[in-house]
Amino acid sequence: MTTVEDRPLPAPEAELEYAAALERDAVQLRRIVDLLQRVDVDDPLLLDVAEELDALSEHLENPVETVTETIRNPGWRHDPVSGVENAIAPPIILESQPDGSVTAGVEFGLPYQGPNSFVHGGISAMVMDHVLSAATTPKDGPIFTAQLTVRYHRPLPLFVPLTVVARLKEREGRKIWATGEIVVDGKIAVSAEGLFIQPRPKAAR
Ligand SMILES: CCCCCCCCCCCCCCCC(=O)SCCNC(=O)CCNC(=O)[C@H](O)C(C)(C)COP(=O)(O)OP(=O)(O)OC[C@H]1O[C@@H](n2cnc3c(N)ncnc32)[C@H](O)[C@@H]1OP(=O)(O)O
Repeated sequence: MTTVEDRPLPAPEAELEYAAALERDAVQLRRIVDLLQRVDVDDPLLLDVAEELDALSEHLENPVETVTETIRNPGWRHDPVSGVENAIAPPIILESQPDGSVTAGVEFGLPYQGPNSFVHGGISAMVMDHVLSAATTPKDGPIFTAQLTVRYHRPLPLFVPLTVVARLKEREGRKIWATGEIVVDGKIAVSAEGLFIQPRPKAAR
């Protein structure tokens, strides 16, 4: 399988510039996704937009060798929740707090709607999974979600700033439990508990 890492790397200064450009590209893509939720379905412009998007995709596909099945070391700029270079990420920006907890601020728009005017429950679960695992992630390797229990206390509104908080609860060998909440207007809308496991080393499996 070919990966992004098999391509030659740009010079370090160019790499920074490309990373900034990729971040801006992701912002514009998110904007397009948002606008496509709002446009009138019978707007004739939609046909032109399809042509233009098609041309853009062609433009991107041509110079890129058809390689990218996986990204071996994606780093957090690529991930689907907080990845600023990944247009499908909201993105939510994580912050470590001095007490060891992890917090994040986020505001969801129309692309994340489930029930009318509220955030899709699967999106809330995704956010909880991510922020809880960030609160547990040991520095010495990957961690996998083994169990995630999500409780929906009240609907999570769109277009409102939300606060996400997560903290480590308990650790027993390779097993780590974490809890967290999504809070809106000072009230808990979603709470979650997760069990995260550091996988056995390959040789021991
Ligand atoms: C500001 C900060 C910036 C930080 C910087 C950003 C960081 C941003 C982080 C985001 C990070 C992305 C977070 C994505 C997180 C995913 O999305 S992970 C993907 C979803 N999860 C999976 O695919 C996991 C699939 N399952 C597996 O791979 C394996 O089952 C596991 C979970 C690795 C465990 O396998 P294993 O190591 O072989 O486990 P095993 O030795 O059999 O069991 C160990 C123990 O765990 C228990 N156990 C195992 N599985 C389970 C289970 N499912 N339920 C309950 N107990 C279990 C066993 O009973 C055993 O218990 P004990 O007998 O020791 O008491």
